[in-house]
Amino acid sequence: MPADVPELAREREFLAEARFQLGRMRERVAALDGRYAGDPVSAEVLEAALARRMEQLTDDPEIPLFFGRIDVEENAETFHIGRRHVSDPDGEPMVVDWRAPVSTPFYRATPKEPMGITARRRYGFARGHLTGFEDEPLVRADPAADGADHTTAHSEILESEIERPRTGPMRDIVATIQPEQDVIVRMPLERTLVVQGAPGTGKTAVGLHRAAYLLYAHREQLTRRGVLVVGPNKSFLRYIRDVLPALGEIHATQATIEELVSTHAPVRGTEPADVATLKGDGRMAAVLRRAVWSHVATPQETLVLPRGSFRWRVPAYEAREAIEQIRAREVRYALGGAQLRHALAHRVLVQIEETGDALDDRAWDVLARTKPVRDYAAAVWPAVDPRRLLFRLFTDAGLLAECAEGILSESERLLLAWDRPPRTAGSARWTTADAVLLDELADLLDRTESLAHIVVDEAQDLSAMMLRALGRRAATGSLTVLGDLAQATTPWASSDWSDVLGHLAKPDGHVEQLTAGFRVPASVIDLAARLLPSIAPGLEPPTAVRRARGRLTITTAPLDDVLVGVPGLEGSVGLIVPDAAVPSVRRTLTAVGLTFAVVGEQDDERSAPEAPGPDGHADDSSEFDAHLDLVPASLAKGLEFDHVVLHDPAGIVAAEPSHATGLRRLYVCLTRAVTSLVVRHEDDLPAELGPVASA
Ligand SMILES: Nc1ncnc2c1ncn2[C@@H]1O[C@H](COP(=O)(O)OP(=O)(O)OP(=O)(O)O)[C@@H](O)[C@H]1O
Repeated sequence: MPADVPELAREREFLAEARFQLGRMRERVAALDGRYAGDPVSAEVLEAALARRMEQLTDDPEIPLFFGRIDVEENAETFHIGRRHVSDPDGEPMVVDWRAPVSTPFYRATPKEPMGITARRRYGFARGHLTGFEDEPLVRADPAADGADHTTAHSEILESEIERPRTGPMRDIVATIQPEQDVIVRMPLERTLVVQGAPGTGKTAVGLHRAAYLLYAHREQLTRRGVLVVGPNKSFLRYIRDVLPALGEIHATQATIEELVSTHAPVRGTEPADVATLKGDGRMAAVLRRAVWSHVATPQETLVLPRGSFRWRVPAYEAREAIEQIRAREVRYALGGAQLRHALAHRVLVQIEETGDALDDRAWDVLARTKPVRDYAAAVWPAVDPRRLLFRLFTDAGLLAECAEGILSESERLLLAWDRPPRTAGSARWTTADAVLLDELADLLDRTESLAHIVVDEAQDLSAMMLRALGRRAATGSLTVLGDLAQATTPWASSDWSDVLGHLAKPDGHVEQLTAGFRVPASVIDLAARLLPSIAPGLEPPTAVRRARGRLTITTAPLDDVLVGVPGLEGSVGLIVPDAAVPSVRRTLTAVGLTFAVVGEQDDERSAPEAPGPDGHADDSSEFDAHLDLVPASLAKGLEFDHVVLHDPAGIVAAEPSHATGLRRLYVCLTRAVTSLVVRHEDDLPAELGPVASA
C-alpha cells in the first residue's frame, strides 16, 4: 500500500465527514413523525418506513462506510463506494451504494475494458479505522496490443480479505466481489439462473448479494411480493443469516424446504431412502393430479331447486356439459367447484328470466349458495382434503392403482403403501416427502401464492417434487438456483441442471459457472478432486485463488493426539465426524477438556426443551461463535472453517444409503477447510482417494 500520508489524511477526513453526514441524515429521519399522516393506516405504513430507514442509516463504527473509489474519466469525478448511500446537505452523493449502476465499474472494469474509469482505489480498514489504500490505474499500457489481459491487477487488500481468518458466521463479500460474480449478482430480475460451482467458489455469497441487489433495484415490487432464501437446514440458515442484514436488507425470509411445506402437516416421520426417492419423483405429480380430479363424478340426476311456488330443474346432461366446460378451462380444483355452483345457478337464472323476472348478479350469487345447488355440486364435485386423500392413496391399493395406472409400476405402488397404516389421516406420522406431496395437492386445489424471487442454495439435493414446490412459489417471479452436482448427497438428487429447470417450470433459465475457489487451498483441492471422476465425471475442481497451498495431514494417530493442537489454532476449527460418532467424540472432547459447540444442537434443544443440557463443556453460545465446532457430517454442507479435522472418512461414506452418495458426502466434508485439513482415520481410506501416505 502506498505511504501517501497527505492523501491518507484527506481520505480519513472524508470518512469522518461522511460519518457526520450519515448522522445528520439519521437525525432528519428521526425528526419525521408518522403520526402526522392523514389516516391511521397511512400513519402505520409511514412509521414502518421510517423505522426501516432509521435502521438503514445506523452507523456501525466497526463497518467501513466505504471500501472503494472510482475515478470517472469523463468529468474527473470520483465516487466512493460503500454499503449505503450517503449524501451531503445539498443532496450530492458522498458515498454511493455498491448496487447503484454507477458502482458497476468498481467491480468489473479491467485495463482492457476500463468502462469509463481511469482508476480504482481499494481501502484497507482495521476495526472501522482507515489504515491505507491501494490504487489501480485502469489505463491500457498499449491500446493496440491485442489479446490484452482481461484480469485486474494484483491487489494486496483483496488478497488479505480472501486470506482473512474465518470467525463467526458467514460475512458479506461486498468489497471484493469478483467480475464474474458481479455479472451474476446484477443479472436482470426476470432471469432464472442456475449457478453451478465447485466448493468455495462463492455461490452462497453470490446468491445472497444478488438478493440484496434485486431488493435495491426493484425495491417496491420485491418488498411487496417477497423474497425467500431457501437453505438445506436450520444451522446453515443460522450460518448465513447475518449477511443480508449487514447489506442493509432485512426484508428477505429464510426457510428450509421442510419449513415451507410443513404448514400442511407437521413432519414427524422418517422412511427408507427408496420410498422417499419415489415420493420425490416427478411422476408423482401426475398421480396426484389424477387422484384429485378422480373425485369429479358424472352427474346422473336432475338438480331440483324449489323457489317460491316453483321448482326449477337443471337436467343431468346440462350439469355434465357445465363440468366439461370447467375442466377444459384447467382451473384449480377448488375454483372449479365454485364455478360449477355458479354454472348450475346460471342455468336456473336463465329459466327464471325467461318467465319475465329480471334478476341481477346478486341474485345469481344467492342462487349459487342455496342448499340444493351446494349439495348437488358437492356430490359431483366434492371438497378434497389433501391429508385425507394422501392417506387414502397410501392405504387403498385400488385407488392408488387407478391413479397410478401407466405411471408407476406395481412394485412402485407396493413401495408407496404404508407397511403399518395409521388409523386416521390425523394420526399419520408424515415425512418430509409426504409434506411435499401435500403441498402439491394443496396447489392442485388452490393456486399457491407466488413470490417475486427465490434464492435456493444446495439445490442439487432437491427432489423433482421439492423443486416443483419451489417453482410454484416463483410462478410469476424468478429464481437464483445455487448448487454443485458433485456435492449431491440425497438419493433423489438431480444429475442435470436442465432437469432442475424443467421441474421448476423455468425451462428458459440458464446456467452460469463459477470456477475460482476462494475457500479451499490447493493441497486440499488436489486430494478432494481425486473423487471427482467417480462422483461427477465431467466436473472440474475449483482453481484455488488462495495464495497458500494450505496444510494437509493424513494420519492414523489417536483422536486425542490430533486434538492437542486445536486450542492454539487461529480462526475457527471444525471437527467433522460421522453423525453416529457425535456422542462418542463429544465424550472425547469433554475428556480432553476442550470447549466446543455442536452444530445442529440448537435445533434439537428447541424441539426437545426438556432434554438434558450438554455435558458441561459444550459452549452455550451460537454454534458459529465457538472456536471449535463438532460437526455431524450431514450438516457440514455449505459451512467452512479455517481448520478442519475430518474424523473417520470411511465411516462418513458408509453412513450414506449408497457408496456414490457416500463419496459425495466425503467430498463435501473434505472441502470445508480454508487453511488446514487433518484427515484422521483408522479404517482404510476409500479406494477412490487413491494412494496416500498417512503420517
Ligand atoms: N469475491 C470474494 N471475495 C472474498 N471472499 C470470497 C469471494 N467470493 C467468495 N468468497 C469467500 O469464499 C468462501 C466460500 O464462499 P461460499 O460459501 O459462498 O461458496 P460456495 O460456492 O457456496 O461453497 P459450497 O459449495 O461449499 O457451499 C466464503 O468465505 C466467501 O466469503
